[in-house]
Amino acid sequence: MTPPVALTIAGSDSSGGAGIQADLKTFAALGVFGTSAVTALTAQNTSGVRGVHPVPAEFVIAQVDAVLDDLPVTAVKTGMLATADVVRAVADLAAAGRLPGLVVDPVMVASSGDPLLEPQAERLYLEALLPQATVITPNVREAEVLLDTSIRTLTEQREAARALGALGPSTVVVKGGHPVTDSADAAVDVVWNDGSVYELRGPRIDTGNNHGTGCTFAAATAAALAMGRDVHGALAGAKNFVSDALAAGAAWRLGQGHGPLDHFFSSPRSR
Ligand SMILES: Nc1ncnc2c1ncn2[C@@H]1O[C@H](COP(=O)(O)OP(=O)(O)O)[C@@H](O)[C@H]1O
Ligand SMILES: Cc1ncc(COP(=O)(O)O)c(N)n1
Repeated sequence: MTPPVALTIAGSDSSGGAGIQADLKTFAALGVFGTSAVTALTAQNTSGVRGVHPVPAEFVIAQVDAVLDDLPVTAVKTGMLATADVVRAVADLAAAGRLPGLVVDPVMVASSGDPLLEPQAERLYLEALLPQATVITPNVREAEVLLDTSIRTLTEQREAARALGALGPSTVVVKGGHPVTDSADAAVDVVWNDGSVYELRGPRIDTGNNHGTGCTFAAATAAALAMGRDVHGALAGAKNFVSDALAAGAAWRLGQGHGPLDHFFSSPRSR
């Protein structure tokens, strides 16, 4: 049967755990045909980012156009956009109505702490891209930067989701992979949608293999939207998918630093 098609606009992670590579694995694991527009090459492994080589905005657009002119894309996910020029280019594509089911993961830093976005691009996210998204998925740290505030409690995480919702996206998820003090035993993501706020809760999995959790969550959300699920079902499914992939990869040893998740936890190898 012909599968639904999703597009990821994101950076390449040479170590395979995050970025484009995590997105395409997630799409494949969920039965969605994945296409990609690469925004930057990173020389990266589980311990850190050694270099970033951004792709000119015109060539990011050329990749997106080539895919959209040919394939029936029903959802789009953005990850590392690297430069202000690329954020602007993607916002222009969204404004032209070319990016259906748009999930924006405003990637700013790697789990190693290395920067993945030009600081001058933060304002453009706020003004141009986030307002046009179907779903935005900042983690707590990214929400702090976007709102110029600090988030130390679940109440503040909920307030941040509301404040980001006021900017214009249809749905906001403030992800709690970095524990706020009152949710240390659970991984709590706060969802704002159409004026109401609720939580997606899962057990906090005790693992250092968390490289690519955010990419995987946003890609799983886009995969579900591509399949025609509504946003609440898509987010619940994405939360389960990332929890299962984290749990399955908790025991393996790949790399010296923060290892990847096991996206294919339900494949014969993992069982
Ligand atoms: N140790 C963990 N146990 C369970 N879920 C986690 C863990 N770390 C992250 N998650 C989940 O992974 C998803 C991505 O969150 P997060 O790690 O905050 O994103 P990012 O990679 O952008 O920092 C969220 O659904 C979050 O709750
Ligand atoms: C190319 C690229 N894109 C994104 C991330 C963030 O990864 P995470 O999902 O762990 O926040 C990364 N480390 N590298």
